[in-house]
Amino acid sequence: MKSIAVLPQGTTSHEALLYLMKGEPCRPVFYKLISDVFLATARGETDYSVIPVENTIEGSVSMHMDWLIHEVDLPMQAEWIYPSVQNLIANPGEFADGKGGVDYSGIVKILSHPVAMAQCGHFIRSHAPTAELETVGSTSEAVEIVKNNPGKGWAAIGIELGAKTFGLEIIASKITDHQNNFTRFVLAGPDKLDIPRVSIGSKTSVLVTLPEDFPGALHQVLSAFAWRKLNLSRIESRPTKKKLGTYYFHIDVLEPLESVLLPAAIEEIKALGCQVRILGSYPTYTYEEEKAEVQ
Ligand SMILES: O=C(O)C(=O)C[C@]1(C(=O)O)C=C[C@@H](O)C=C1
Repeated sequence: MKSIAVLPQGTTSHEALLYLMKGEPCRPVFYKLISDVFLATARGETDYSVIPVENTIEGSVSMHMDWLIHEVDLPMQAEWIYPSVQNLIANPGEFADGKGGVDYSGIVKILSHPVAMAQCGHFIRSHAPTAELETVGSTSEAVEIVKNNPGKGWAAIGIELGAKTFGLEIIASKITDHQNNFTRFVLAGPDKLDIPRVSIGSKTSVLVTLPEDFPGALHQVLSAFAWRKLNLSRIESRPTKKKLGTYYFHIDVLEPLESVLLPAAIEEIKALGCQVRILGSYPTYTYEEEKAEVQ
């Protein structure tokens, strides 16, 4: 059975993994921090890692993509999106106003993952503007800390599965600023994995480093894709971290690497003097409304 490193039980990452695998047996191995999730597979402790790479409202994209580029060599094997529905979670009854409602003025501190916290900015400003905000490694870590500190006026932002995992209460549900809040996840690891879902297409993620002092280099790189009618879904520049002002271009092409035209485009880009690294060529999956089965 394949082992998959993921953030702790009750996180969005955990629920997203359960959704992707659709009840197919796999062994989730929980790690407290996303850096430990990456390292687990890089060190061979697990077969795959679940990495959140982009969010509709507040992307964790840069830091996590930088890890895939600079810190570990783990090919991307699948990509899928999953909704992030955040709630305000507390110890049962702690903020009850005695009339069946919630007394938000009693909230002294709100804990969550920084991305989840940022997704709920409007709610926090309007309901608990004076609360101290503390960021932790994941939404479920926030829920666990709140559980262990009853009576102090602390609340967590997390998903329903997080509240259930620790037996806490949702005191305000669906508090994200925008209801269409999705996170894009990547499964990274050395080998391909059979996924029990129907993919909606394929992507190849390519990292291109331009030669220095070559006017129009980016234009020529993009032309190599354009005249072959290769569809791009992302182009993003990231610092090489080697020299100030030098960048990689992270380009996602909506085509598998084994297609006829993509290898030719890559050869053309190399012939321009660019360095090309393939971060992965993988199936992509969309979200279909259904609840992940919790194992
Ligand atoms: O803390 C969690 O629940 C996570 O799965 C992490 C994470 C992220 O890193 O972006 C994933 C999705 C949520 O939107 C918020 C946080």
